[in-house]
Amino acid sequence: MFTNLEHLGLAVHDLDAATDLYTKLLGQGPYKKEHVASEAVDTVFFQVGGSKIELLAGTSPESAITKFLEKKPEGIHHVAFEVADIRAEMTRLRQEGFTLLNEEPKRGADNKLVCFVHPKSAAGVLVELCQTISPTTHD
Ligand SMILES: CC[C@H](C(=O)O)C(=O)SCCNC(=O)CCNC(=O)[C@H](O)C(C)(C)COP(=O)(O)OP(=O)(O)OC[C@H]1O[C@@H](n2cnc3c(N)ncnc32)[C@H](O)[C@@H]1OP(=O)(O)O
Ligand SMILES: [Co+2]
Repeated sequence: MFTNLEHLGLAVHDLDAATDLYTKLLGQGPYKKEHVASEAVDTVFFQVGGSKIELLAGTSPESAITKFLEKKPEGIHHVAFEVADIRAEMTRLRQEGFTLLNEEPKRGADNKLVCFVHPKSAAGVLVELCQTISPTTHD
């Protein structure tokens, strides 16, 4: 079950400039800046009520964000939903015919296990599933 719209991921060229802009826009600064080596991204998180904004900049030519920005303008890159049990949701989505981009959940940013649904199977939207990692969560 999807329990919350966890974050909107925004692809940006200049993370510092985008962080300044969103600090002015939201009237508050970010609560976290995090490098995710496995995705070759730097991320900056803002809490906005029950949801978050995640700014993302690629840190290598192979980064999904770098590749995205080679073809598309800055803007919404993905939408992330919170799930209680990411493995159960992955099984359910496969049974529903969605194309998942990873076999197993992987460690994402902000203390989450994540996986992605291919935009081609989600009406053109890259969808991320996030499960908060707790002391009892196994990767
Ligand atoms: C995990 C850390 C952090 C977190 O919150 O925890 C993150 O969110 S990291 C976010 C960055 N990582 C990812 O996005 C991983 C999943 N993404 C991928 O595997 C690729 O980006 C993929 C498969 C979505 C696209 O790969 P690639 O760019 O190499 O393929 P194409 O350019 O050929 O695209 C294929 C097709 O999809 C369309 N496309 C690509 N990206 C997006 C997007 N973000 N939203 C919507 N559509 C997208 C692209 O336009 C192509 O469509 P076509 O009609 O053929 O042009
Ligand atoms: Co994300």
